[in-house]
Amino acid sequence: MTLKKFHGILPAFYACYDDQGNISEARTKDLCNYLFDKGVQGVYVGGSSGECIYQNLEERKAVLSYVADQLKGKMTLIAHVGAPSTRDSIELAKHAATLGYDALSAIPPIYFKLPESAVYKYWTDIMEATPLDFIIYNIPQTTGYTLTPAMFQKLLANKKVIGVKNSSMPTMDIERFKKVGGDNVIVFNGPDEQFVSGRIMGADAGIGGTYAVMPELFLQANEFVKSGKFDVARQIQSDINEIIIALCSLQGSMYAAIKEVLNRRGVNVGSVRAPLEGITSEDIAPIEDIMKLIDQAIERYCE
Ligand SMILES: CC(=O)N[C@H](C=O)[C@@H](O)[C@H](O)[C@H](O)CO
Ligand SMILES: CC(=O)C(=O)O
Repeated sequence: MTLKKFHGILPAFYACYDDQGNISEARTKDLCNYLFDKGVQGVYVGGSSGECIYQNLEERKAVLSYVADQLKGKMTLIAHVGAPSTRDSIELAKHAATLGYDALSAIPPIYFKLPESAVYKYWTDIMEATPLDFIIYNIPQTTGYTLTPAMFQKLLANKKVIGVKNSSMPTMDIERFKKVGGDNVIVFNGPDEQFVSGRIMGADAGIGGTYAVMPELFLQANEFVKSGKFDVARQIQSDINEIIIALCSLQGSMYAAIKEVLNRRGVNVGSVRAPLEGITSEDIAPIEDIMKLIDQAIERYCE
């Protein structure tokens, strides 16, 4: 089995809306084309950054279809199918399988605090519904469930489990999951703010919510890590973190800020869906500053 196709920089795909806030096929495809032109290795569709939690099943299925139409055969496609019920997750998983996605992934069950046996069964039931490979999603800060190395080991007994997208903050978790899984398993760095350290601690690749707004910088950071240029890798990470902190410090949500920046970079994907907050007039000046930070960092590191 080759995991090579999962290596590299895989942006988390954003929800693309029209001006009325409906899913837009045309804008979804524009974002696909932009990411293809940037040379990223794959996309993670319908996760947190895809605002999956605010979309109904039909909308989520449509997004999976539009992205596959545009990018199938051009890059690696991962479908996030986590949903409130196992039944809905299975429906999304079967849909992704018919579209030729390369792998599935899901957060653990949300809202009710369920015993670990229920979490295990949730992931296993999704896996049994299709022949696709599966990537566990560990994101304790939003789900309240913490994946342990022991649970990861138990899940790995199922050959469909090829890895974990780890979004917990300790990079030691990455090292532990890699230790349990070894070379046959892929570990993705989750927190974009520590991409470089995550890679050094053993992450093979990255999936991230801010990659698409500055793919050039993450692709370059990954190259610096691969070639052992750790000093400059640390510098680019520091510049990336200035940008992420600025994106998170506006009245509008981080995703609203990201979409405004993307618009200025030539891709209009609309705004965010409530209860996420859109940007305000006071956010415009800081967004101009963020544009400058991105342009300067690209000029500094990517020529
Ligand atoms: C908590 C959360 O959503 N984490 C994302 C996934 O790991 C990250 O990619 C963040 O979007 C990113 O690190 C910005 O904070
Ligand atoms: C990584 C991320 O932001 C997502 O789950 O979409």
